Amino acid sequence: MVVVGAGLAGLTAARELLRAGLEPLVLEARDRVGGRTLGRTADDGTVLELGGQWLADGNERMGRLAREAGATLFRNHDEGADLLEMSGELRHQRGAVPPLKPLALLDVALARFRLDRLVAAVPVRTPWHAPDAARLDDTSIGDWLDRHTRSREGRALLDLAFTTMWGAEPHRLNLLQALAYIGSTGKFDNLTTTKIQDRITGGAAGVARFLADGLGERVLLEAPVTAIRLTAGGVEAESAQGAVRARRAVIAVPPQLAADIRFEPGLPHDRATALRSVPMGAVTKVSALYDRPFWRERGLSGKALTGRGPLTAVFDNSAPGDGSPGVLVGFVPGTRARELAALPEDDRRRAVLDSLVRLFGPQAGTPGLYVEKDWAADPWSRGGYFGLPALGTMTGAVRTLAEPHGPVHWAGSETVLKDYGGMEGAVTSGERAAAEVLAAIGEAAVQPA
Ligand SMILES: Cc1cc2nc3c(=O)[nH]c(=O)nc-3n(C[C@H](O)[C@H](O)[C@H](O)COP(=O)(O)OP(=O)(O)OC[C@H]3O[C@@H](n4cnc5c(N)ncnc54)[C@H](O)[C@@H]3O)c2cc1C
Repeated sequence: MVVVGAGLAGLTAARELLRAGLEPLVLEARDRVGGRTLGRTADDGTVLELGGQWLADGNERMGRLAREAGATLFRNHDEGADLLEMSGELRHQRGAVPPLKPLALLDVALARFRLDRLVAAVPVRTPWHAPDAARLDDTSIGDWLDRHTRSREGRALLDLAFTTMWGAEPHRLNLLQALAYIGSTGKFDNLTTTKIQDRITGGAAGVARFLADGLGERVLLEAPVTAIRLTAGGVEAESAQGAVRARRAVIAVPPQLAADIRFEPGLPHDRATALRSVPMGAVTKVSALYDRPFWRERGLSGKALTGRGPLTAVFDNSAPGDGSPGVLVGFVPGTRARELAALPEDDRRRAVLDSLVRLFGPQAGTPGLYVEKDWAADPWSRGGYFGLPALGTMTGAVRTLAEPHGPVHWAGSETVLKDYGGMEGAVTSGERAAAEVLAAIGEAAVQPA
């Protein structure tokens, strides 16, 4: 069996195949495993998370894997006041109610209520069965907000929230996808609470390394797959390290990257269209390391949302316990990420640290270590956090993303709807693809010769 991609999805699929007594070989383009999970270890041993990090309430598969890997889960730090920088003011938020002007507050509350009502009518795993699915699919979140918000400030806050959580501006976001995504966590408010609940000691990439260790030499690095040929005996995968023949293949790379793999014969029209219909969002994730979480001393949680940019959201990402050393993690999503990327390195750093200083004071301007990761510039992800189905594609081609194509199976966090685009979804997809392979092989075995 050949598995393309050593992210959580591919590694999980390979592990399941190995457990079932098969011999998987994972071909990975990069010189490391983990894909969109990535940590950078500072000199003092602190792991700075640069990719996927939070587990949501109910992400049991990832929780189990993390524990198997010897890690533990800990709650995200959120004691103290949150900050909201809006309309040129820095406001403090204690509790769940955002510090907005009354009209804006009402606007946001109504929009959330209406969204949750729509969410309740969308089946998470089969959103195309929702009443009015085609219309929702053709509508962007931006269009919906245009119709359902009245106040400038309320709209600005919702724009910020969507852009930060999806990695693209609302006019690019498919409403049907967004409703299923919100439904996966229960309701809109959970996106900023139970969706970002737990972290993994040592960093999420440790889980990928643990899975890869269990596979040993069955993971081949620096082996980008350029072609998949369907042969009489199954498949042939061509990579920079030569051709590999196998009975079946699991492609566990984001759709946008899978679209660049040459299929011989070519993929059916729908499938090829599906792969091209899910371009990645854009995000730059930054981490700043300080000797201690000084913002906590001022009663701040470290959580902030800012409309001024380039950062839109910041969180306390310190280690558990007293939080020393202190870490602030920030996100620059969508167009802001592209604009930031156009600047020279020093200017990028200054722009981000200026945001942190505005929010948390001068101490934030001199971190001991500052790191940034522009996911859109990474050729083996081409963006983040996940793929964003284009308008009108969820009820059409994108529906078929997880369907096998002969001996080729598909995994990756974009091939599931429950926990779409997240680490849990990646693991679920790997398990599903492995189960499909096993079922197909079992069927083949009982067929008459
Ligand atoms: C900044 C950021 C923050 C995030 N935060 C969270 C979070 O807090 N919680 C959460 O649950 N999720 C989060 N995510 C999303 C989560 O990280 C991903 O959904 C998940 O890791 C995807 O796993 P995957 O295996 O499906 O894909 P990937 O991790 O993308 O793995 C695909 C692998 O395939 C390889 N590859 C690509 N093309 C080829 C090729 N042609 N040949 C061979 N190999 C190839 C890639 O190098 C990669 O290793 C975040 C993502 C980003 C970028």
